Amino acid sequence: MTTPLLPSSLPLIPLPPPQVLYPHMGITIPLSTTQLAQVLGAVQSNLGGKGGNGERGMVGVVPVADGDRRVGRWGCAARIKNVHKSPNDDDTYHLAVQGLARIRLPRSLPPILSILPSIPVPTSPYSLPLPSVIPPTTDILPLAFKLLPEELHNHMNTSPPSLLCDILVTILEVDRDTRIELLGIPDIELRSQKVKSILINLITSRGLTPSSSPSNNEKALIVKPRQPQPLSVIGGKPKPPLGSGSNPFPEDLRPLFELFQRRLDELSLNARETIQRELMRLSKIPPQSADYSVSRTYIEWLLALPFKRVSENYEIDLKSARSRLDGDHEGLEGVKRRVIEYLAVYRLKKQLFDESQEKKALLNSSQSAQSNDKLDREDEKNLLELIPSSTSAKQITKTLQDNPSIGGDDEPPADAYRDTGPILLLVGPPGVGKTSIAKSLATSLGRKFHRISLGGVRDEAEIRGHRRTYVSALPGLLVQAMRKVGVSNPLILLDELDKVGHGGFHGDPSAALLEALDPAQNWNFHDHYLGDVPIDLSQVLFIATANSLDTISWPLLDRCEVIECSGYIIPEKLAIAQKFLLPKQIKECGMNDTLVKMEKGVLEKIVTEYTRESGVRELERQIGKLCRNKAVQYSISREPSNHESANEYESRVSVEDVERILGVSHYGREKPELGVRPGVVNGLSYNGSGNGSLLIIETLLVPGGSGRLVITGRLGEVFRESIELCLTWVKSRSLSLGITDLPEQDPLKGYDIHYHIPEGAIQKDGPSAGIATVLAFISLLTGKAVSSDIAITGEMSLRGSCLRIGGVKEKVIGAHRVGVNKIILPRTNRPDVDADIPDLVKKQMQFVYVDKIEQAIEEVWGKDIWVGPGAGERDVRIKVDARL
Ligand SMILES: Nc1ncnc2c1ncn2[C@@H]1O[C@H](COP(=O)(O)OP(=O)(O)OP(=O)(O)O)[C@@H](O)[C@H]1O
Repeated sequence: MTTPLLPSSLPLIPLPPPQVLYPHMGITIPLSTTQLAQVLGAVQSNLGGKGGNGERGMVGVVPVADGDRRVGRWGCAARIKNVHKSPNDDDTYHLAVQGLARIRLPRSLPPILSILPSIPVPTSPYSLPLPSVIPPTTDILPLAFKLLPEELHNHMNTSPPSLLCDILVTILEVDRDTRIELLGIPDIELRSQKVKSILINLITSRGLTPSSSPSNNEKALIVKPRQPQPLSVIGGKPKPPLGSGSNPFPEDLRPLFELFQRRLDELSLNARETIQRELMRLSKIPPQSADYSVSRTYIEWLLALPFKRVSENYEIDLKSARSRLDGDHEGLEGVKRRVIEYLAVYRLKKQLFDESQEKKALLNSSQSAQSNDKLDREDEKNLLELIPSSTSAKQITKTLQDNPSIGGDDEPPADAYRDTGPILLLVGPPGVGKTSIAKSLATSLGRKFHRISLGGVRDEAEIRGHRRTYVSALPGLLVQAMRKVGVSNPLILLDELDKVGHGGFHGDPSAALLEALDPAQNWNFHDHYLGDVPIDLSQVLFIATANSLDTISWPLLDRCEVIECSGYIIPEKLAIAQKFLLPKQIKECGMNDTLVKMEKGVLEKIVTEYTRESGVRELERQIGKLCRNKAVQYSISREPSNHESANEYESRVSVEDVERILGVSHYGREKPELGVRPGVVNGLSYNGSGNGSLLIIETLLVPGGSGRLVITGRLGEVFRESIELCLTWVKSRSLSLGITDLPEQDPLKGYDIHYHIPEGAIQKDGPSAGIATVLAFISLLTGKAVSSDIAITGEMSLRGSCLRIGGVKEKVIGAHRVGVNKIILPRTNRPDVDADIPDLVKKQMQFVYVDKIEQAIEEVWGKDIWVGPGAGERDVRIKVDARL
């Protein structure tokens, strides 16, 4: 429960007997037209001032003695809820207000005869929220139960102590002077003591006994001895038990109970009731029982969850957010731009929400005053009524339920901004900085950060928890995350969203995730372990990462806005290595930049010859290896036996050292088949993790065969079909390509063809190697090699049309990385190249767009390739061939 910021001055309204207003309670004050005009005028002039948000529609309400109208030193700041004309048609209005906090008035205040516009109010420290150490209500509650009907006991149990004291003196017949006196005791401890003595007096005056066993005629008023005792009773200081036969509260549960008392204000109503019930149950279970630890762990979990606790959000500053992103990451321009857009929209929506909340509060007060005629009886029912001492239990229950501080959990709380925008989903190969961007975003927003790795989550229970009846049951990953961060508004990164399982024997984890990510339902997320206690995830900012979109279920994908983080090109990697990875690794090895100096070319050698990845993780590992080697050398040089040779430590790392330290390079410049051979062609592949690389197609003619096509290299069905299609096409053009001399001649007569793609352990599939396969067959059958500087990608139809393929960006970047300088691809992929390929790559590479396979063939070998009948009139010849 927080108290809004109070303004520095408030209009004061005198409150005639018998009413006294306390924080969190509502009353209506009768006012004449002139008085109402004075109040609203003062409120409005406050709004024109520079005060904080809290001063919107606020007044001070001061109890005055009848007749002399002198005021004490204490009153209650209140928010105007509504204004209604009196139904008696007598020029009177009812101003409905709700108490917010005790206020102390200036010493020199004159007697108040009517409204006092804007009196400076020294509100602090009494406008502060409840102190962190709340005195136990255990002394008061048993006494209160003796005086109150049973229907109210539950509400009393769940009311915070300060509110409880104020409610009790309001609903019990306590005289007004005492109530005014209690208004002037802001200290909860003192107030509790005072209320306790009042209750004892009341009990005695009614002929009841404050602590002894109840007599028969008291039974209607007190808690029945055989019934479970209210928790607050059992949690008090050691004292004789109320009701004969009841057990004292076990000592080992006291810390748990005290924690419950301390956290009371931060728990949801549901959680409060459940913990209370469980604690009572637990107090009756012997600690040796298996049930005991299950129940205790459950309570501990509930008490550890944040519920209403939030971390202070920073005011978002776009400039500093941008400079943080720049400070942590090199490149990633598009991603950074999108993240800033996201922050800007988030900030704007939040500001608009705050403004509309303020306007609503203001409209409630001023509009109703100006349009009295529109007021109807229906509205009047909504007025908050003063709780008179004679009010029935039913009415009091209603008032307590209406009280926002102890309200129900049926509706999403409307007090805080909840973003309903899409979830950001960063997609890209491993190690391109997706996690790291999310971390920077959390810091910019001032939110706590937690990462949930979804890789391998197959069981719905991992997201939604196990029911408590299972042995060693635990809540799901989301609730565990909430416990760890300890606030209800963290930034949670759902890492590897594409690796989460769908459906199956153990339920559907992605369906559970969907509920957690849906703003319409996630304020009330049910975890199986927590049972009936829902947890509010609506303030959590979710960000997800994935390596590919293919395996994400479409409803989940529909909730996300995809931001692509593609792989890095060599210059980008060099810049990242220089600015971030090298300084980081040097520091991690306990060295500094004077002790490790990389010569020119060292980093480039590592990037090009020791890594073959889209991200920079392997690069970071290799740089780390190098730095550790230098650290060992330096450490040895500092050993006492080597003291004299200390100066011999060589801080410089030369290009030659790289091979000595990191071993022989695995990749080199990956450019294959330098002495180009017929039948070998560079295709391009894109694997599921977002990496693009060369796909080397190898073909061989095997003598003594019967025209069979042998395919190896773990190729999928689509790939195989595409190879067969390509061979058919080449066979059908064998005459014009000069492979055969006669139309009816079989180009493969006496031979088999073996088609292979290396790295046979890796599964490959898809039709995008079609054009490259045709070129490989033509190259094999004509004996004309294809330059290894060229890479080819694109699907081909049986008629020879070149069709659009996916993953162009990754493929092109992969080809650039290994030094390919010309790419042949379908014309329909041109927009992908224009939009996605970095300018530097575009400058260094040549892109050739083709519509028909013949254009690709001519691009590689020139028009002279057509040597068959009708050479020089290719179109005619194709027609001839097509007839064959
Ligand atoms: N553009 C960049 N600038 C600076 N450092 C970077 C950049 N990209 C990646 N890194 C660094 O690379 C490392 C790996 O990055 P990160 O863990 O964020 O990758 P990721 O994309 O989340 O990978 P994965 O998909 O495997 O989770 C981190 O140390 C990160 O700081």
